[in-house]
Amino acid sequence: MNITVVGAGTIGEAISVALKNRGYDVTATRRNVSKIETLAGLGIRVSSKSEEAILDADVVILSLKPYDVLAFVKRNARVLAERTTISMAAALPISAMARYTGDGRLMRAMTNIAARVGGGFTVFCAPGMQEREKRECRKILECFGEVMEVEEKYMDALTAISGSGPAYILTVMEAMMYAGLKVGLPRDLALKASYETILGSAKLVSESGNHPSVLKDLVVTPGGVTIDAIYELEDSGIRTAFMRAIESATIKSRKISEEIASRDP
Ligand SMILES: NC(=O)C1=CN([C@@H]2O[C@H](COP(=O)(O)OP(=O)(O)OC[C@H]3O[C@@H](n4cnc5c(N)ncnc54)[C@H](OP(=O)(O)O)[C@@H]3O)[C@@H](O)[C@H]2O)C=CC1
Ligand SMILES: O=C(O)[C@@H]1CCC=N1
Repeated sequence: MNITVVGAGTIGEAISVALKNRGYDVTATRRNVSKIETLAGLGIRVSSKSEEAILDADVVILSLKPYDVLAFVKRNARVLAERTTISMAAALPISAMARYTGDGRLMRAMTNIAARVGGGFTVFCAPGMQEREKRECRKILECFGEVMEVEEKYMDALTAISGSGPAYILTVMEAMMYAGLKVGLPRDLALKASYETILGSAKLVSESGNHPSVLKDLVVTPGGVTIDAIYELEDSGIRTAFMRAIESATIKSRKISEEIASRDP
């Protein structure tokens, strides 16, 4: 199966590599092709001619900025209407693209940067697509990690939690690492202790099926060390900071969505 990834920037490059690693025939495009020359060494075809590169594709993945995806869909509506098309863009509703192509072969997906190492979480919706074609797309998305079908009304909130999420967790990781430096740990040890702990905590939730608050409670020894840290975190308003952050990103996604829907590229 030939897959063309249009807009091989940060996420497009990551998913091109993930797809190639799973044996798909991949073409990656962007205008400044010199920036993706290393992909050629991995056996990925690179091109600056996106319009031509989609002609040979069975599946087209659009990883341009949201408004650019819509403009690309409009310019190439006839070709895309005859191919499976997966938009990876935040905030771009299926209905906006379907104005030009119809929704029969259209999927909207949201992944995250962990797709680069097969550890992504990808959600998708494709209300007009046949089940068989949806299964093919699901297999493609599984190259990036875990996959779930969701209703489109949840996409903005999921973009804010799992699409943007690595940025929050990596901020937490960085903060823990710097805290390690403050209390006298060597840099490498502070980083390893931080990321192994985040990795292990996620694994604990995933494998035990327990709620995070139950597991957290197990760590807090009465009169021990952890409770002093928890006291400081609660005092700093860490939970409301996360809630405000994710709500704010959700609102931003909805706002972009409304703006896009009201414009004709
Ligand atoms: N970054 C992330 O973690 C995630 C991003 N997304 C979504 O992915 C999309 C891309 O985001 P991101 O990768 O961060 O952004 P980037 O800016 O890194 O990537 C966009 C790429 O599109 C290329 N491009 C622009 N116009 C064209 C064109 N006409 N034809 C071909 N290529 C073009 C640009 O390269 P050039 O200028 O050389 O053409 C650029 O590299 C967005 O819609 C975003 O919402 C989704 C999930 C996670
Ligand atoms: O910041 C953004 O808009 C994109 C969507 C999710 C992650 N990055």
